[in-house]
Amino acid sequence: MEVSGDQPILVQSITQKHTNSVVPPQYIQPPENRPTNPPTQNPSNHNIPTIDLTGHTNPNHLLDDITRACKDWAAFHVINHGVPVLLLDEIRKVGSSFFKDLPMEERLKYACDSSAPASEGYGSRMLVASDDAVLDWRDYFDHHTLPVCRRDPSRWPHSPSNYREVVGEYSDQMKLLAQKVLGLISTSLGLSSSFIEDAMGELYQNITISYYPACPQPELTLGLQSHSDFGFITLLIQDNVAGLQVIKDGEWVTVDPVSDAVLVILGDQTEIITNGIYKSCQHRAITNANKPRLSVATFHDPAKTTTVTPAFKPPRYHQVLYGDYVSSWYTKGPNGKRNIDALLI
Ligand SMILES: O=C(O)CCC(=O)C(=O)O
Ligand SMILES: [Fe+2]
Repeated sequence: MEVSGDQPILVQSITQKHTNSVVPPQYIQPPENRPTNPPTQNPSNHNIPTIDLTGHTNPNHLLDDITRACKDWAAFHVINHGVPVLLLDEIRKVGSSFFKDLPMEERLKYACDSSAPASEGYGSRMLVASDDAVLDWRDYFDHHTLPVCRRDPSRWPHSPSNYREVVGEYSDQMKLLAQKVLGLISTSLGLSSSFIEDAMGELYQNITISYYPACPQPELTLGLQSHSDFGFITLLIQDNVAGLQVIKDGEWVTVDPVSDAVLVILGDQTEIITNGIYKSCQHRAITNANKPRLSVATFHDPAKTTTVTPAFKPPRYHQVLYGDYVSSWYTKGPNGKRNIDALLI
């Protein structure tokens, strides 16, 4: 297909207007970044761990499982997490309705400011650092949810009618789960259970609903390029279409969707504060030719004025002012884990 004049800004604007069998050139990844590992090829021992948060009679066994999952995978599913499973379904449902049921002109009323990084609203280029960068085959809606002074539901979709209520409730529930998981991660390292939460200070939370339209050339594209998340932890749910991959022992492994589970993804600030005992998770999303895919990622970050410092000596990372870390991340683009690697001593 020809893309001339105005570049398409949203992937949905390409897929809804055209029924072409090729993707525009800006979305074609260089050969070394193209997906090579179709979802069906996961060896059976390559399943991301699932941790039952209520299923251990001995609390030390839970901490051992957390330690192993953080060290081996930097990501793990939690079940019996305390978040009502109906709420997981509801946020998937309202998110899907925004992307699938609303006409484009309605969706565009919520367009984010594409010149400002991580601005709230409907957009497509969150991780794109420069005009000549390869584009992700993804559209998203980003919500600023915490602290509550950042929360302005009037800027969130008004349709379906329960959208704003569901996102508000989801935000509160994810905060509780993030605190629970950060407590377990702290304790698993011999720190006080509130150590990471105290170091994080006031919690900044964003919820990004990502929508990956079916792609005519999945072998050439990525839904989301390889990156690690820059905050402390991300809590992610997906629909029943596989697409998320994490790096495990140098290979991309697909995370099979588990509808009632929440996936915990360790971010760069957790790598810094744990002095690299736990690394952040390198991940990406691939596309497929048949079905659109939806995920909901909830990010938990410190204030931009917070300095994050390794909790153990000797430090293996430079301490960092979080605001500087985020600005440099958006300026350079993710390119895998290069931003955190730059802090290594
Ligand atoms: O869609 C996914 O599964 C991944 C989303 C993600 O990694 C992100 O938004 O940072
Ligand atoms: Fe991510």
